[in-house]
Amino acid sequence: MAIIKFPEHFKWGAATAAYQIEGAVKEGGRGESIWDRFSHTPGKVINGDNGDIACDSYHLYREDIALMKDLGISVYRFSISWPRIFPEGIGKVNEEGVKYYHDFVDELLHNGIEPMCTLYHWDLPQALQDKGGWANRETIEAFGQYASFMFQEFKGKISKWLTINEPWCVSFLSNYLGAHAPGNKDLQLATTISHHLLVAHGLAVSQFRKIGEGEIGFAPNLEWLEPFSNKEEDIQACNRGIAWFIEWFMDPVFHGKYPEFLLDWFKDKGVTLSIDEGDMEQISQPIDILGINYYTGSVGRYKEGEGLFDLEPIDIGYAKTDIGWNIYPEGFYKALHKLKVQYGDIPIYITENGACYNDEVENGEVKDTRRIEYLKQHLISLKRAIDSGVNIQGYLTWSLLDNFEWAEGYDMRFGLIHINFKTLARTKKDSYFWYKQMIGNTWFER
Ligand SMILES: CCOCCOc1ccc(-c2cn(C[C@@H]3NC[C@@H](O)[C@H]3O)nn2)cc1
Repeated sequence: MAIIKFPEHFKWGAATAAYQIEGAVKEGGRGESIWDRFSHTPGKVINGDNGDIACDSYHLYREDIALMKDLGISVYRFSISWPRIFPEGIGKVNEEGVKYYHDFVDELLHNGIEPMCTLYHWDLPQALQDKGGWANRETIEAFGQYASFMFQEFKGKISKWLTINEPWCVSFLSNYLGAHAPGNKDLQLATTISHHLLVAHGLAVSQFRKIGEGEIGFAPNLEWLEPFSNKEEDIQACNRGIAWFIEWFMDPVFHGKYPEFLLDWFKDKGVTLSIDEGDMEQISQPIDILGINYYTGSVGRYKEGEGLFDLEPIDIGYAKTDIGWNIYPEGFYKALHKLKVQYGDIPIYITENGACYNDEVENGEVKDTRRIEYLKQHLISLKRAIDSGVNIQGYLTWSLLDNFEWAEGYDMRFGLIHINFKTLARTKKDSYFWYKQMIGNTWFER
């Protein structure tokens, strides 16, 4: 048997997000978010599920933190519900919301768990959406005000910040593919939004440099694409598909410019970017940490006219998780290696990696052996990336809890802890016990 051992000071954690776990959507002075509106729109979310109650972590966070302490994680990634702080997105602060997050963060710190805070994890205040949302440059300023408030308010308590979670999902999945809130299907709109998100990220970083303490970054998601053959057309098609997730967002932040070949590709689709003076300088201010979210990869080949990039993902028979995503740990290593080659030694935290398996409680147990296998396979790839020189500082699995998986609702379960969404009972899965032992040992047996 092989022993897969991680560095002694490697940080182990878990991740969640406000709209997916909190519930209490009309409590504590919280304003409406675009996900309240979207999830209550018939046909948008499977089973008509919504985040009204979710895991009720708004009320049960002390129980959740006790579970985190038992699990042995040293860092917990959560997100702030922007409309809990600014119910209208800007202007009047909701003091109840501020107090809630102080109580929450204090409980984390009291239990020796480091908070990693995501400022924007998709729950835009609806009041801002009503004025155009991320398509309106005023939202950039609103995000800057929100971020500045949070940096000042939580100085000395939170020292790891992420500005935007998965800007590809916020822009293209939500405004071109239409799968997430607000559900637009407009490539020009989505591309404009992707730029505004990056400008907003840069504004928050510039404010952080004046006000904040600690480290700041953002958390792009990426899906790997393996060429079906070594035909140049297949390789180039997959490069385009990968660049949509990686270069489109990482090049502006790390190199101060968009990838020319994608700009040209979008131009041929009639899509242009309106870049204001100073935007690229703002976007490309140095960041301290990089969050990376990885779940899956696919095999792709060139097919003229297919999708946005003449790229056809093909199913060659890889095993899949219960949400239908390929299990492709090699893509994890390849993506991380690509990041080192193209963007250098920025300290990386894996801010999301995990599997959807919908095992239920039987006799008080959840025997999610498939999740343990997924974690092992991906941690093996992660260790390969670390040993090949990628500067990875920590791994936070998605997710601590089963939760509201966006348009997939509650059927799709990613947690180490099972949630009974009727009783809100928490049940530790077998993967919880495996992760706990692995954290304690800093190694696992293969
Ligand atoms: C119309 C076509 O639509 C196809 C669906 O296309 C996607 C792509 C990607 C995702 C996706 C979901 N997640 C997990 C989340 N990451 C953040 C955290 O909140 C997790 O819940 N990552 N990527 C969903 C859907």
